[in-house]
Amino acid sequence: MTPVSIIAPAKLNLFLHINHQRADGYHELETLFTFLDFGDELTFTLINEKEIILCGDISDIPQQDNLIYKAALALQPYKNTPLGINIKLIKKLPMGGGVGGGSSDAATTLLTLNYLWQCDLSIAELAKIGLNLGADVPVFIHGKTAIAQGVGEELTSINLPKKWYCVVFPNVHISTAEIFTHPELPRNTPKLSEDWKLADTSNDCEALVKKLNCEVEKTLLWLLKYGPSRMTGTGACCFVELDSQIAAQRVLNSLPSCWHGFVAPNTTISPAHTQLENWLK
Ligand SMILES: C[C@](O)(CO)[C@H](O)COP(=O)(O)OP(=O)(O)OC[C@H]1O[C@@H](n2ccc(N)nc2=O)[C@H](O)[C@@H]1O
Ligand SMILES: Nc1ncnc2c1ncn2[C@@H]1O[C@H](COP(=O)(O)OP(=O)(O)OP(=O)(O)O)[C@@H](O)[C@H]1O
Repeated sequence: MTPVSIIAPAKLNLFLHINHQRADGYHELETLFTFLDFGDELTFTLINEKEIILCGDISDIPQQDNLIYKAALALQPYKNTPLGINIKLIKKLPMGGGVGGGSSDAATTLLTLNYLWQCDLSIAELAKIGLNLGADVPVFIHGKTAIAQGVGEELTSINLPKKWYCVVFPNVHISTAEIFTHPELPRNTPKLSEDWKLADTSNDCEALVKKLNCEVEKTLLWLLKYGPSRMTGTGACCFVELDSQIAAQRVLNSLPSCWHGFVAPNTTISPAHTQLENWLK
């Protein structure tokens, strides 16, 4: 079969409120997810052998821990073909960056293999399988800009204007688990009111992450010169929101050489869904 290449886009949490810690340790959140037209690239090729083979930029993570492998393994019981799969990863998203690269890789794998292996599962069934791989996987499966509640699985779609983002990775990896288990994390932000406004929101992890990592604090201070800026997820990436590609590119061009970044617009529908639909036509 001809290989098919599908993007695993980045996400941004435009805000992230923590309402409550559950008895099992997980946190009830309210967060606004949007997708960016930039991400990892996964190329899928059906193979005659039954195996799941990963190749490309995979050396940082043992195969059995890679979320792409875990996603393919989770879908195996639903296969309606004897064929296996070869998946090549081109990694563009920083790991532990708060842009959801691992979760997005897992979601793109579930969505694509659902077709290639003729599993015929619904989006809701794929999202349920995805939630076992990570709290952020369901939003990538649904593929629509959305407010997420619960641990990230209760999704309400929302329309946002198109903006351009310059996303900066301050070269520090932040462990999501470390932030969520930290005693100083605020955990009691009230639920959003009916008439909430983006200007009244925040990222509840930001103050703690800045305190623990001066590079994140420096990055945000630098970005704030150009426009409204925030950290995404539990960090370390921070972003500035701008009205045009030119303005966002100007920020990237002046980025200090110790940091990395990229420029992309947000999309209402995940580019993974758009690419899959175009391929299926
Ligand atoms: C913070 C966000 O990035 C917002 O998009 C996500 O909710 C995190 O999603 P994720 O990286 O897929 O997280 P997971 O791999 O499911 O969880 C990593 C760790 O974060 C903590 N965790 C995660 C999500 C959540 N709602 N409450 C938590 O307490 C748990 O300690 C968990 O062991
Ligand atoms: N294919 C993969 N790509 C990236 N990380 C992976 C992958 N498979 C497993 N992981 C593990 O998942 C961890 C989190 O990766 P990810 O890039 O999703 O973090 P993140 O951007 O901080 O996500 P989030 O915002 O959802 O917390 C990594 O540190 C890595 O150990």
